Amino acid sequence: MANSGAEKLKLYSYWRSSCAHRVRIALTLKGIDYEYIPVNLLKGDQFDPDFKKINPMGTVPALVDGGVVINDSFAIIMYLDEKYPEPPLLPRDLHKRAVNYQAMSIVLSGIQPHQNLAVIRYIEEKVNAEEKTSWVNNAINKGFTALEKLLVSCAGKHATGDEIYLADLFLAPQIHGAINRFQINMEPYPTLAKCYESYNDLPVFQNALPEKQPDAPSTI
Ligand SMILES: N[C@@H](CCC(=O)N[C@@H](CS)C(=O)NCC(=O)O)C(=O)O
Repeated sequence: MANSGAEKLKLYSYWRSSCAHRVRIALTLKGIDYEYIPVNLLKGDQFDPDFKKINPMGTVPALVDGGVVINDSFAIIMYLDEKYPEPPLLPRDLHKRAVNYQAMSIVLSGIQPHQNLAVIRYIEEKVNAEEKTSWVNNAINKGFTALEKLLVSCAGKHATGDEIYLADLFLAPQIHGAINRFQINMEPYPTLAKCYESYNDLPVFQNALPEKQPDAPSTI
């Protein structure tokens, strides 16, 4: 373990959260032992005053490393990458590095905020369930179209070659949720679908899957 002997890191997570899923992959990839603390988003644990002292935004993931508290999956992942540099999450090649940032950003700000629980609940309550589905599908398909174009010429087994980098930590959870939660057809996105197949072969991705988490329901 990369952090053997030190106090265990604490990860506030929810089994189905794609944002927490990204961090779980990073922790596993870097061989970091951590304590999993479930925050049940459906029951509203994210609004609990004690949790909001940790993350005033009322979202997961949150990471506690001794006296250091970090919120937001991107900030957490970069913190982990700097504290535990092996294996690196950014390639040396500047172009590839920029592609990783771009793919990360499409998922972080172009897709996930549109499918977030608070947003889809709001649309369902104020409009209807049909509008919710079309809103989410539109955001995912728009983002996947851009990602497919971005990655088609540089993907290998994974998003920017055969190594696992930042983009993969964002893509794997996003594609998993798109398929299993939102029933998105991946046929128009062959590069993304191929990367997803490769992720599914690797224990580091398998162990971070929502259904493998301690707070996942026994039947999904
Ligand atoms: N940019 C933040 C977004 C965090 C976020 O939206 N998390 C979702 C789960 S993926 C959440 O906790 N939602 C709670 C809610 O909508 O009430 C990150 O990447 O960590």
